[in-house]
Amino acid sequence: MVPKVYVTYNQVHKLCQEAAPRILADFAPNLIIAIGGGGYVPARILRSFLKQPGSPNIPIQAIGLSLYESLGTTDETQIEEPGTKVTRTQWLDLRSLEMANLIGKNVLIVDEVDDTRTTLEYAVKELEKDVAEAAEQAGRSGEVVRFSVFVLHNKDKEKKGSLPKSMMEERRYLAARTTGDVWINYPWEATWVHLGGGSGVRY
Ligand SMILES: O=P(O)(O)OC[C@H]1O[C@H](OP(=O)(O)OP(=O)(O)O)[C@H](O)[C@@H]1O
Ligand SMILES: Nc1nc2[nH]cnc2c(=O)[nH]1
Repeated sequence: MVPKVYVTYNQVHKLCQEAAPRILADFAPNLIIAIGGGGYVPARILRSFLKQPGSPNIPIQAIGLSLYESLGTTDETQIEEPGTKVTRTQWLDLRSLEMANLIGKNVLIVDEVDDTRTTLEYAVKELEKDVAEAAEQAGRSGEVVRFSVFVLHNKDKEKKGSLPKSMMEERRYLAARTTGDVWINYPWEATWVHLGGGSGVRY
């Protein structure tokens, strides 16, 4: 049985805060791509910590990828099982004008957890392929997009997927925490929270 651990919103906030200076200094992202659904909240929190006075917020785009499925137990904190293939539920149009502006720039991919690495491998490979095509179409095939990755948690286990050697060598991969092979319950997955209670004005 895989041990379960619980992470709070406050812990997620602190992990983003802690990682932000390194992300700014080493990755200097021009765009954040959040892998949904788990990457949405960390990406949004991180954006506030990456905001520099006098500069606009770093835009966030989203891609939807799904690998894990619920086992359908009645347990309130279900452990999910990996499927065999990554399903694209949302993708980016890299031929669009704004995306063409990214050629030669830095893109930070954000997800909450790197487990078997299947999802991240898929995201990086497919994005690199699309970007190379877009650059070629724009007559700028010599230029690349520098991808980096941020996750809240990386599980220290044998990985099924892999990331580009250059990304690892150039340290363009950052995990706020490395864990054992545990099942992490994120606060946005909780369905047993008690709403209401307390006193006074509620928003
Ligand atoms: O390293 P891996 O083994 O690929 O697992 C990590 C992925 O699994 C989860 O996504 P999931 O497929 O559950 O989709 P969700 O984020 O929409 O829940 C998580 O959000 C990561 O994207
Ligand atoms: N919530 C959650 N999703 C995952 N997807 C792959 N591993 C995990 C995990 O530990 N927790």
